[in-house]
Amino acid sequence: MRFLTVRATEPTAPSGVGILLTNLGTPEGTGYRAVRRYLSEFLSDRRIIEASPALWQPILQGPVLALRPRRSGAAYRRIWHADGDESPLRTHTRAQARALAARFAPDGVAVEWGMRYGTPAVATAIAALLRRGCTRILHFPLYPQYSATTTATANDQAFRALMRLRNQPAIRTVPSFPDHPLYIDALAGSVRARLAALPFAPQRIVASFHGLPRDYVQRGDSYAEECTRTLAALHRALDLPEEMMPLTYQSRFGPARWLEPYTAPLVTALPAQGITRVAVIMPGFLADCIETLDEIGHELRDAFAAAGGTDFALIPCLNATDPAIDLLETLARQELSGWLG
Ligand SMILES: C=CC1=C(C)c2cc3[nH]c(cc4nc(cc5[nH]c(cc1n2)c(C)c5CCC(=O)O)C(CCC(=O)O)=C4C)c(C)c3C=C
Ligand SMILES: [Fe+2]
Ligand SMILES: [Fe+2]
Repeated sequence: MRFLTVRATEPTAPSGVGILLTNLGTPEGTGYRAVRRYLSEFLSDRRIIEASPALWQPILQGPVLALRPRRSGAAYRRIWHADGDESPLRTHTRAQARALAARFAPDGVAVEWGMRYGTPAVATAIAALLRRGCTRILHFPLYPQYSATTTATANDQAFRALMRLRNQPAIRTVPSFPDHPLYIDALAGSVRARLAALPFAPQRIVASFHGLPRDYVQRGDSYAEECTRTLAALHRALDLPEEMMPLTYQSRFGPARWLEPYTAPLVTALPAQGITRVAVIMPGFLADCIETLDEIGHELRDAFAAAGGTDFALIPCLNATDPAIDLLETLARQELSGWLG
């Protein structure tokens, strides 16, 4: 059958409105096969790797997927949630969706969550909303800063699912929110509370964002500009000079130049300048994941100590804390204007 018909067989959304939270995705397990399957889907996305598939696929299916799943699998094993046997990104995304669902239950709005790569697939989550009786869907990519490699590909995947439907719901998408006051307040509140609880006073609070190939930004991706806006707003909210909270980019992949300065070289050079106590905040991630917990929480922590650093603190992401859910609820209600009440 060319087009699917999904009927409202389990009507639990009296308003007819549904919210779909979409995150990046994560492997189902930490073994070679599960990580390979995840990375193969992720790194085959043409929004992620813009090179021609004729050139890229032999490299991906050859050396990259022969080696990377072992290295990444070992990193996932270091952060894996034993209770639930799952990746932290999955645990936090589900918790955010459940908390948001509780906020919207009185409005008769259904909330589901999906992953751009892996499961639950965006198409499965949309089908669940349709079965629950939704005829209008608000698609909410969980990225504070826009990038074609994250926000746009998440939206693409939702539209791709709609392309298969005989009866399409109406759809709206939530824009990025790099300097929304509630987002900045939530980050500032979390930094203040975590710093107050530390047994040492950091000499620097390094802000580390996920990186992006530099040429994607040169071709017009607004990601770097949005990261700069987030950090400028955070400097103002915390009344900190720029040099006290520098902007850096982590998670470089492949040989090309990515956005700079890179986090690890900047942080490991600090002890030689007499800066041996640091905290790291990661305002490009709404939920803790391999990039925050392992790349920063393990690899960077160890590298900083090896370079002579004495104290290192990782400030957790907002995850499913009340300020994070307040933010998601406010953004969703703003975009639902005219659809509710
Ligand atoms: C060319 C490769 C990549 C681009 C471009 C990229 C952009 C990008 N990614 C995030 C957020 C996350 N990335 C995560 C993991 C991750 N990212 C890449 C590569 C690119 N990301 C890889 C290969 C991986 C997998 C882990 C590894 O093998 O190193 C994650 C965490 C996933 C998890 O399971 O925990 C997040 C979140 C952003 C915001 C972004 C562009 C701005
Ligand atoms: Fe990434
Ligand atoms: Fe990484």
